[in-house]
Amino acid sequence: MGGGMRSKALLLGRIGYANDSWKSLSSIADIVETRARDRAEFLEECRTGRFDGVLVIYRTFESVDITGRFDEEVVLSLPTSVKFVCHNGAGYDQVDVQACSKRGIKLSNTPNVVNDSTADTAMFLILGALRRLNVPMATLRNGDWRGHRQPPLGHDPEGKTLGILGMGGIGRNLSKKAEAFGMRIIYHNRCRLGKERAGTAEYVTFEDLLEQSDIVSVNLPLNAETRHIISTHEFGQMKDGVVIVNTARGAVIDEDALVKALDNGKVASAGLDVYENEPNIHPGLTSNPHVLLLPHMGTWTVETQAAMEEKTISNVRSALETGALKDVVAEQGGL
Ligand SMILES: O=CC(=O)O
Repeated sequence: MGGGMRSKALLLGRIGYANDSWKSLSSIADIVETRARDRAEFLEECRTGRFDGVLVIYRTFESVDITGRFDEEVVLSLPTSVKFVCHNGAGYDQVDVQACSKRGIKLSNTPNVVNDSTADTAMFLILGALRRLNVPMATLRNGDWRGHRQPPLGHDPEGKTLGILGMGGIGRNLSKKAEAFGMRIIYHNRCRLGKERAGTAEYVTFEDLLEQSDIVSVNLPLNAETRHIISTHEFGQMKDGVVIVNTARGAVIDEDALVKALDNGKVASAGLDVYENEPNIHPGLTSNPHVLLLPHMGTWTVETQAAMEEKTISNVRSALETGALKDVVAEQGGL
């Protein structure tokens, strides 16, 4: 932009599916890629001026393995030309939004396109944890068919109360799916939704959700307000034998407290896709046969990965062409 200079876009991470869309950006901007293998090298690369003139950054969830958290130190190391960061992911807890805002950098994420695959994963974990399928799946693979004792009997979703904590796009998608399984849906959200968006799901207070749910599904973003929102005190308010499902971010739940609640039987079973210290998992979870565990697979489908990349690229394109993002995060005034 300006003075006939071409804009630059920096790619942090890899494009796996939307390669044509990414390449088409080269008609409106020069693409720069990082050569850094770790955070120190990335910060050094910033200092050398290699990224000077970069207007917009495309970053992947996995790029955290190179740069570390996109925190204040990283943000302050960027050249002042950077005005936009387009994060490929719905959850953007890896990025310090406040640090971005202070520097006048706008951040986008990928809402909505993740809803189906993430809600499907939650449904899979709800059914699997209710039916306690992890136990017979393990005995069968150990060459022991149903084990030396009968596997534990599971429960039907029909008639059970599902408490959805966080009624954004994923929560609402899950609500519709769970309804088809005959579940009663209650939800808690910062703001109560209108009838049109809530459907048959009933709004309840946080305390009522904890007290009434047979299954609690966590569908909240991770931020300072939601970190450890479920801990020892909250487990204490839940029904005996409650099932916990988390497809959001591990640290929304206090993982130590969850392990204790599983060990003392308060929580009958859990279905987890996310953990507090990924890729490390609390040994109290991996050793517990009543816990169904996935390694952060919520959006891991061809369709969703492609859609997330396309959405991120469309934000990069919008930044380059119009000087504004389409999917600005909530903290910066997005929806
Ligand atoms: O975890 C996946 C995402 O935030 O999109």
